[in-house]
Amino acid sequence: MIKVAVCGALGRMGTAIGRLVSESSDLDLVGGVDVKAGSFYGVPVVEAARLDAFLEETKPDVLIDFTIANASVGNIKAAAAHGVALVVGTTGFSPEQREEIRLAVEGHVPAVISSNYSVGVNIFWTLIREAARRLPEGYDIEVTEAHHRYKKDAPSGTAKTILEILDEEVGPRTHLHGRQGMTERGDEIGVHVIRGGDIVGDHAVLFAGNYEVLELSHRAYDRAVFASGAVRAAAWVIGRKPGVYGMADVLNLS
Ligand SMILES: NC(=O)C1=CN([C@@H]2O[C@H](COP(=O)(O)OP(=O)(O)OC[C@H]3O[C@@H](n4cnc5c(N)ncnc54)[C@H](O)[C@@H]3O)[C@@H](O)[C@H]2O)C=CC1
Ligand SMILES: O=C(O)C1=N[C@H](C(=O)O)C[C@H](O)C1
Repeated sequence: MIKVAVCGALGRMGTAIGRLVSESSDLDLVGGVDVKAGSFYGVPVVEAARLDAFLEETKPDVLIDFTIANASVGNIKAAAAHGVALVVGTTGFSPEQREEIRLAVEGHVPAVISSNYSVGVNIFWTLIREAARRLPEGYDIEVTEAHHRYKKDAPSGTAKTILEILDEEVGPRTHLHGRQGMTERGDEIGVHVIRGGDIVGDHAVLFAGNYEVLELSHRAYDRAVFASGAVRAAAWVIGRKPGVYGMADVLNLS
């Protein structure tokens, strides 16, 4: 049995992941960590300040982290120091935090880190790369994302990954976040963020040329798509060489 612990256990994603792990016959949910102590799916949730002692006591094989960027960096460092493999879904990291994470992980533990664990989005990213690579010059590009009212980071991690892919294929170009007033289009990529209600996660990329528009989009209807991908990654990451992996590695897409 693979021993799994969840950081952010009482959050939207932590709850969805905890349920899947507790229902799995191959995985053993050993506990959770959150800002306040509690319980989920019959196991204790300890408060964040007790993370080190929790890892020492429960000795998980893998820690799944869906928290918030400022907390996640410390959680990743703690797991790496205890030799615990990682699955990280938290988004909103600064470039400096990403580097801190890389240094904490490389040479120490295997870690799957992805801004989106859904199978559909991982295929969507490959389609965006393909379209950006094949379309001739002259197509204007706009990226749109929409999420629920409680999402803290913007643009979404998935949208940032889309921008990285576009920069690799057609750029780098300026990323222009919204437009207002007298604007003249240049070769920037427009980025548009919508927040409202309980939208689970929508992303779209528009390639607009003369007399035609190519639009690629993905819509998540339930957090189960992210949770099942994260749980799949948790089973996959055990026994891998130390280093940073993506969901494309888990899905064998690269
Ligand atoms: N990669 C992916 O596929 C997905 C990523 N996400 C990302 O996951 C993160 C969490 O999203 P939600 O679950 O919707 O947020 P949420 O706000 O519902 O849950 C986050 C939880 O983390 C807890 N937390 C904060 N600091 C902590 C610490 N130091 N230690 C342990 N727990 C701590 C909070 O109390 C909260 O319960 C966000 O960054 C979001 O963008 C969300 C969905 C899918
Ligand atoms: O916060 C969310 O909800 C989501 N966050 C991820 C992101 O920032 O891309 C993935 C998904 O879109 C849901």
